[in-house]
Amino acid sequence: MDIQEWEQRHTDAFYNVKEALPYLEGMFVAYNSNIDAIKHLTDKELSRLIGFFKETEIQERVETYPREIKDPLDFMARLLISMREGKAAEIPAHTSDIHEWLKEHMGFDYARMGGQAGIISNLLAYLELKKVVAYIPWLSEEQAEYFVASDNLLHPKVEGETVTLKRPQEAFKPGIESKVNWIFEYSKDLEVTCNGIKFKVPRDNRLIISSRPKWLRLDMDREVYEHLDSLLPIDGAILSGYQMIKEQYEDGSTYKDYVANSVKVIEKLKSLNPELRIHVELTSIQNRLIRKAILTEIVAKHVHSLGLDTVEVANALNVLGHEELSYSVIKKEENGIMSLYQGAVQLLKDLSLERVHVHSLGFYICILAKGHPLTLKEHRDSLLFSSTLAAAKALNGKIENLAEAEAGLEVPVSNKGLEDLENFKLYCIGRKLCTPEESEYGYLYGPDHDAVLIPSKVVDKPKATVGIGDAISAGAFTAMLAKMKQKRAGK
Ligand SMILES: Nc1ncnc2c1ncn2[C@@H]1O[C@H](COP(=O)(O)OP(=O)(O)O)[C@@H](O)[C@H]1O
Ligand SMILES: O=P(O)(O)OC[C@H]1O[C@](O)(CO)[C@@H](O)[C@@H]1O
Ligand SMILES: [Mg+2]
Repeated sequence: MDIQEWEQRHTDAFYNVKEALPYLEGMFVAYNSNIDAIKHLTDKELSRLIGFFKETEIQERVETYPREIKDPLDFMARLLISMREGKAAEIPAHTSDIHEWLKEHMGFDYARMGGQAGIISNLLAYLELKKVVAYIPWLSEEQAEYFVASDNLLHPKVEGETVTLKRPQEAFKPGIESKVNWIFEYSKDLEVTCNGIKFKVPRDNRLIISSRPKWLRLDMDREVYEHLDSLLPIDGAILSGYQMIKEQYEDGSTYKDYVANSVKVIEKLKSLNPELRIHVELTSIQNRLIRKAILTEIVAKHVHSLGLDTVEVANALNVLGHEELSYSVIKKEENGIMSLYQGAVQLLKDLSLERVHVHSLGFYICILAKGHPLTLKEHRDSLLFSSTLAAAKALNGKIENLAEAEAGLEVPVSNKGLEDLENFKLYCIGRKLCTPEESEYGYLYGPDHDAVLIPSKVVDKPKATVGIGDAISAGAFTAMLAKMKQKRAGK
């Protein structure tokens, strides 16, 4: 596959998706947004952080592999674990203690919109869609300021028994606290020394401390649920934030209640528009019971499309009982394109989905159930469009209009990504998933699924990495829906 061909395909795809976007009437995006307090760690700051602790105690805590942040040592341990492998991680904190400690001992560089739903709502509004309806159950006055102030970005406002759509800045819930996450971004080659152990960070990545205060509930206000028709017309829904669900709550309710409510919302959305397509965007979910419940009770059988990164594919396979496959994905990770492909096919089948879109650094894999109304070329255009969005976001740290999105076309397609696909080609031809020429297009035809694989654009020195996966998944899903609407309009 020649890289110039893929550059041209990116360009053609950008313009024909841009033409299709106005066919969309509306997109619904829920649940999680927060304020991201971003700290880019330098070696000086890291050693200052380590200096607050006994290094032997840090090492001991590393070995316990804390799955939530109960005290500063848990935070320090998970930061070192994340840096050592250069692997992104998101760890919940159920009290504000760590927030206070970090404010006092570290501070942050700048604050930005965070949370899949928050990031995605803003992105879609900037892409000049007709209407984006965001729904954040915990929309505080401060949080509302992080949403784009534009006529095409709305939020349900409950007034007595009625619900109207207003700008988020006029729809917040007075008096509630903001959810603030801390993001520690670190750079490749940063040297780390602790308790006599020395290592170099292998890759740019980040650790997210996800604040999960006691009052937080992943649930829809009763009035909004009862007036869900006030969101119409919408063509698609992008849902995320289920990782907020806890096993037990102080009032005796359990995760089962919130899973059941989440399914009710999805089923009601589908009853309002039978053509509606629903996408769930995953993130790292430390609690395995919750991870499994989200996949088997909410995603499976209720949702059409799933977006996730390579680590999340491995973690999903693990709780679904495919330990072997999960390990082969995580072990080779970015290079294990064959395992990633097989893993994504397994998720499509286990969760009865129409579509599984995996994003990895340098290539994307999209598995499709047979009979989808779009051709593989149309799906490929949607993926290529999202690759340009990702490039723009990584290059400039933001996308605030379609022209800024178009800037992503200047970023080169990843040679490494193309190489990975080349290596995978032999497997595909050998398994008769495609002919040599079909492999040039990136199309695969399985016995019970099809697939599209593309090399994606990668920025050498990204300005920001948080939220690029959200942009990839939301961009591709939205582009796909737009093309479906355009096709239905006979254009
Ligand atoms: N420098 C970069 N250039 C282009 N794409 C990138 C770059 N860094 C990361 N990405 C893309 O962003 C994705 C990260 O997605 P994910 O891990 O889901 O993060 P998040 O959920 O924070 O958006 C990677 O899989 C890759 O496709
Ligand atoms: O799980 P939470 O607390 O909603 O946090 C999600 C985190 O993931 C991101 O949305 C990136 O995908 C961050 O902006 C945010 O801090
Ligand atoms: Mg992600």
